[in-house]
Amino acid sequence: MDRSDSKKELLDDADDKRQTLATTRRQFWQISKAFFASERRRKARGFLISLLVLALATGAVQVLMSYAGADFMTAITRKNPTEFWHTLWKYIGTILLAIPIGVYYRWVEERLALLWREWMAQHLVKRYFNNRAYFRLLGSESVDNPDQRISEDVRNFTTSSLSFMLIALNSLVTLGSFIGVLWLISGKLVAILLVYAVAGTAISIVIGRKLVRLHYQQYEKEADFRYGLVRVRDNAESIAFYRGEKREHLDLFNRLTAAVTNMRLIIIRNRNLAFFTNSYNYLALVLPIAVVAPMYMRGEVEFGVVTQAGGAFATVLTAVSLIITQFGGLSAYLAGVQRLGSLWDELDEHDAEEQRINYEKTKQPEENSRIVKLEGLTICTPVVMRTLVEKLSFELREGQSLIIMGPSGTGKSSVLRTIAGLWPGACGLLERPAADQLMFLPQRPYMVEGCLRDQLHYPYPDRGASDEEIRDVIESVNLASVLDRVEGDLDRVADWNHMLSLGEQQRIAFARLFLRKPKFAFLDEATSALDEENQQDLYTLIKESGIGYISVGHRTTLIPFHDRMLLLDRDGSWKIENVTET
Ligand SMILES: Nc1ncnc2c1ncn2[C@@H]1O[C@H](COP(=O)(O)OP(=O)(O)OP(=O)(O)O)[C@@H](O)[C@H]1O
Repeated sequence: MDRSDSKKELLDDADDKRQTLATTRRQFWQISKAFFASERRRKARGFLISLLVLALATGAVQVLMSYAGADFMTAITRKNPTEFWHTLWKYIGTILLAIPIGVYYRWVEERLALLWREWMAQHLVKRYFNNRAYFRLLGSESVDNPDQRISEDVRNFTTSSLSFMLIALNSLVTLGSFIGVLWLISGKLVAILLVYAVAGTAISIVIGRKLVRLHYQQYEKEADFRYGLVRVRDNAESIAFYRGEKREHLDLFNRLTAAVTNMRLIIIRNRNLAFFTNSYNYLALVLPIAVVAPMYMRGEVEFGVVTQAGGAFATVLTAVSLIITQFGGLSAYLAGVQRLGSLWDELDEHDAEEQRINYEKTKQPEENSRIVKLEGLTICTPVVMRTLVEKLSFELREGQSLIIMGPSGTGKSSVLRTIAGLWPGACGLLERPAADQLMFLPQRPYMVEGCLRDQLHYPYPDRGASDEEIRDVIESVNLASVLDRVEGDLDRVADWNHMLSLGEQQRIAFARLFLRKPKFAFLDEATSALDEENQQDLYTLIKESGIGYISVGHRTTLIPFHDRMLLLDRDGSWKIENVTET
């Protein structure tokens, strides 16, 4: 049942395949062109030209070696010692020439592959952060596991692209040179070779064509398995509290099984393909001898020519049968191109969408705006576009405060997400100060790796706050005990994520806020893990600080710390009340 299901899944109609191939081709050129036209293009092109020259040199040396080898074999059959030694030295000479060419060929190839990988990974990481694509790619249907695409797929793509390009280049060079050698021996041999290669390639494509799709699925399933393991590590405590080991174990087991099942299908395809490629390669050993040996027996050619023909035939055959010999690797490679291509396309789409939204839908804030202003702003959920809040309007000046309340799921956090620019699906007018004048405090603060000083300055590097200032802020948010734990050392590195309780982490977030002193703060249940006393202290501090703020919360004890209250309802309607009136 399972097997027939997955087989059914793999069935593609011809149109679909043609379209996929055209898309893969476009994606390949798009990705490759970007590197050779980038700021690293001089170095990249230099390496590429060196490779071309070295490939030509390799072809020339191989032809020289084939003639030197033929003379050498003939000298042996003639039992002539003088000729034997003479041809042996010539043969060794060609080998000595081949060694440095081979070494530098490999060296340049590896350097170029590394340069390409470095550029491409840097480029994708940059685009991953651009317009917060990393956030919007969460839950994307077409791009699973972007992390694996940026790390492994990029590495595989760059090394394989070069290796396939060089194999193709070598093939062309050897084809050019050795077809000449074969032609001089026998025209019939060249004709047999071409028919043999074309037929072989066609048959191998028929047998192995499903491999591309299977390799694509393999990448996805391997990444899913690894992500499952990472998720367990990231949520270890919650899973342990829930005693969710069995469920997690089953989930990981299923992910692994999916990868293994798919790999089994690949192995079956490989086996079928190998039946053909092995027969093909063995037959190729016999064919040229069968044609040239009778010529030798008739005395038309020397013995060395028989071995030379065998070698030349094999070389040219490898060149023209590229698709057959490289099918497994090629199909995995194409799958990798598709994975990178779809990430690239999705990032392009995000950038384009961001621009469209910036220019068409929501008027973006002027950088010097001193207020937060929403005018007729309708907020919808992404993708499905369900309206959450309709035509919301309010204005918040410096030092003013607002609390957003309402039943769960009515869109309280979404209002903050929209102000932060995380949710692009809003129509209407939005005005706010520049991003570095705003600060968002989520319910679960993000703890960075590093020391306490790094925590407090995140995401900006040290802005010159003195140690005394930092200690005062720590004291004011009631975190002196945390400072004691690192013996007062602001620069001691610790695992803050696991070392601090959620309430302590929320106080760290407030400390960040008081150190940075933005114009406006947005607090999304930012004190949910704190006791009433700590909450009251923090809200008293923020009220006195002159920072304007919008809070989202359910606790009614929060209300008195705000000037106004925005009430959201399930039908998208809303109302604003002055807190003193309630
Ligand atoms: N990325 C998303 N894609 C689609 N819908 C989403 C997404 N994130 C949230 N939603 C939906 O949008 C609605 C509003 O979510 P939001 O988090 O703003 O609610 P809330 O009022 O803050 O709820 P709570 O009080 O429970 O925190 C919810 O129904 C939620 O399921």
